[in-house]
Amino acid sequence: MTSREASQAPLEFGGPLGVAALLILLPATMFHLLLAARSGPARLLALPAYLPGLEELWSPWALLLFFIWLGLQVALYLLPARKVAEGLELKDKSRLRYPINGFQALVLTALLMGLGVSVGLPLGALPGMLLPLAFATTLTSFIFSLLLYAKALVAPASALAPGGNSGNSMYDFFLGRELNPRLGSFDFKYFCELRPGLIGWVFINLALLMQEAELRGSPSLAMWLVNGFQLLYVGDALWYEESVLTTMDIIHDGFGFMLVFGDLAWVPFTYSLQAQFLLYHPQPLGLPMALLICLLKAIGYYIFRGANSQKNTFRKNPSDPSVAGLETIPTATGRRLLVSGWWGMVRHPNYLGDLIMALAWSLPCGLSHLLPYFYVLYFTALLVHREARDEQQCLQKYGRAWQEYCKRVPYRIIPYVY
Ligand SMILES: NC(=O)C1=CN([C@@H]2O[C@H](COP(=O)(O)OP(=O)(O)OC[C@H]3O[C@@H](n4cnc5c(N)ncnc54)[C@H](OP(=O)(O)O)[C@@H]3O)[C@@H](O)[C@H]2O)C=CC1
Ligand SMILES: CC(C)=CCC[C@@H](C)[C@H]1CC=C2C3=C(CC[C@@]21C)[C@@]1(C)CC[C@H](O)C(C)(C)[C@@H]1CC3
Repeated sequence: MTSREASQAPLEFGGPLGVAALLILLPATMFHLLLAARSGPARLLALPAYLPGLEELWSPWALLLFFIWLGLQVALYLLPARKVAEGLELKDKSRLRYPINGFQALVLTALLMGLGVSVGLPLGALPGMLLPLAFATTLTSFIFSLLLYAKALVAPASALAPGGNSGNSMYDFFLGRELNPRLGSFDFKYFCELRPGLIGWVFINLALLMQEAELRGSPSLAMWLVNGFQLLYVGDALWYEESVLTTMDIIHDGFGFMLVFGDLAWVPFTYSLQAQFLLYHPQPLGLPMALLICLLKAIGYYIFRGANSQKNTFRKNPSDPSVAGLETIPTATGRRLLVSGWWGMVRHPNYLGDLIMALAWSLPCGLSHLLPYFYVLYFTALLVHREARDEQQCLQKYGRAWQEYCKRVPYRIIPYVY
């Protein structure tokens, strides 16, 4: 295939029609959730009581704030890193290098915010700006994805992603044509996946907590739990930043609207839904229930971290003492597949842990509304779909060895259920 020929990869997400629908549905869902969280009935499955006018959505100050935030995160990304990691081997046999300083960026952002708040930065005013901020971010995501699409037109064939080069412009715009678009050594996809949106999510949550304290005298136990759980998730992602280099997003998916919008807009504005809901709909939560929810979160995290670390250690160094004793299946590629330990329990133990944690994030919001459970529902759908995409890719990569693995480990995500 030359760089200008369309790839033969099967179309995903329902092809051009499916992605056309998603281009509208994803931003529409995000705005629906933002509006529903602040509305009295807070209904997930009802049309919004009103549609906001352009004057409520568009604010040059929100755009400016978003760019200041992006600028800060770019500056922190460019600071000297404690380590520079190499990614997996690319089609042209080269490996890209990535700075590992995400956790440092989180800590420095927290210090700067703390300093800002101590000199009067009104962080508690952020919840009132979520709508125009989400609008500015969505607009930027569309423009940025167009620029990435244009950049990919002059990229060499070896730089293109397997999936986003169908020849249909809308489909390729959505999936992303180039695998690792870079400006010099600045990697757009790696930066966006872990920095502005993920760190932004934590500070939106914190702003909601501060606003609740202002309104009600102190933050509620439910708000503390949601903030603590999600901070742990983001802190973990940045502490183990290197392991993102082996995720499907980095090694397989191009950088197009799906990931640009997902990273910059969807993550901060929809993943903070529980905290948004709690600000407008305070929920009573007793200590025994809070402890049970913490236990659920701890179980989820134990599985998620255990499974991800086991696979990452095994991929980096199969003779590491912590994984050397595990049973494996050899494959024709020379790589082996784990069939005992976490990866012998189900084929995607990390998804199981992630889903349990998702439930623990929503339970502090009580059972009176479906809205705060949106994340659990969306995430189940995303992981089931992702699991099917990954299995397809593994079958292609490993052939009979993967079939053997599926026979030995028959359940995908939940033991004896699915
Ligand atoms: N919060 C969120 O919104 C989201 C979170 N996530 C989380 O991100 C994390 C990464 O997910 P994702 O990138 O989808 O996939 P995984 O980290 O599960 O990686 C899948 C890859 O692991 C390797 N693998 C699979 N089975 C085995 C085995 N038995 N032994 C050794 N290697 C194996 C294969 O790659 P190879 O053999 O080439 O190494 C496979 O392609 C997960 O924890 C997931 O829950 C994901 C999406 C969204
Ligand atoms: C609906 C929509 C716009 C879909 C795009 C999906 C993205 C939101 C997600 C795809 C994979 C992701 C990952 C994380 C966040 C969500 C997205 C970008 C992640 C960074 C969250 C933290 C985890 O620890 C992680 C590093 C494993 C994870 C990687 C995948």
